[in-house]
Amino acid sequence: MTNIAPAPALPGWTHTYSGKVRDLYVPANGDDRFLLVVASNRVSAFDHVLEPPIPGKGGLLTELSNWWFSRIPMPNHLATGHPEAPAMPSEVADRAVVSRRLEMYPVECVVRGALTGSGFAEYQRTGAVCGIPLPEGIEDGDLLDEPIYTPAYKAPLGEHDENITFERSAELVGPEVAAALREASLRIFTEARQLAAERGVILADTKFEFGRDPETGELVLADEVLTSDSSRYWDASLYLDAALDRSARLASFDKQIVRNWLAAHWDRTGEPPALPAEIVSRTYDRYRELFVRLTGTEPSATPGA
Ligand SMILES: C[C@H](c1ccccc1)n1cc(-c2ncnc(N)c2C#N)cn1
Repeated sequence: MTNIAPAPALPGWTHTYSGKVRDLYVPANGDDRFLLVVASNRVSAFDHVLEPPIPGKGGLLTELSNWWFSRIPMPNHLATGHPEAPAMPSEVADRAVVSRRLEMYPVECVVRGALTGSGFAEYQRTGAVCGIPLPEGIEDGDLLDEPIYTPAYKAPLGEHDENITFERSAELVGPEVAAALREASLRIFTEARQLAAERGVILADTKFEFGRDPETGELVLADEVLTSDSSRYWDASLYLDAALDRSARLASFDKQIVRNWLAAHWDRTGEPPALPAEIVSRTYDRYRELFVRLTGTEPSATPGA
């Protein structure tokens, strides 16, 4: 994988881990009740972190996740307003959240309202996804009659997650928590999909992460929610236009521009080529278009920020 630029040093915080596109910090004073999750402007595709970063991406996705958190009626990990939460470093204030540190469940709570990606691949192999049998004849990108909960085991950091059955998730976290994760994931997805549909956007699938609050024991929604990094969003009018080919119909509001350009300019060997400036700006525009369609407002952070 491309060498990731080192996460910035932030006063009062100690960098502890970097994912492909986000960086995790803990309080420098050893307080283990909080975390700082910083969204970089990095973009990844085909398991590579690409160059250059997309200016404004981290801030826009952080704002979109926070917009969704404020509309989801369940406890979340944001420490906004917590009297003892460490200060937000000004250097990353527009693209980071101070969160309550949770005991994270090792389950990626994936909900699919359409079948594509790894779910469609598993369906093609077995006729089912995560042990859920599906009707014959489903094609890539088809909407399902009902959303399905298709959990994955959160592999050790940096490895691929593995689709599991609900029963396996119950072995991992216990039957009560497994049922609560499924119920919460399906409920949030159903409500979010409806809101998106009213704005002409299809929420095809998404991934939630939950944890347990060590002080209260309550189930808490964590990580990022319903961003175009954790979800697939399609334009409903394009999707329903039968005259278009599949890739145009499933034009997602995220990295499809990047994926299409890489598919045409990289043979998948060695490091991927740097993205041209036009691809960078068009990719930001797609992230911004989704943000405006869903929220009805312009993102606060601007690419030049
Ligand atoms: C996947 C994500 C991650 C973030 C940034 C960089 C790489 C991965 N992550 C989130 C936690 C986490 N752990 C405890 N409490 C929390 N409230 C959270 C959250 N959110 C651990 N990892």
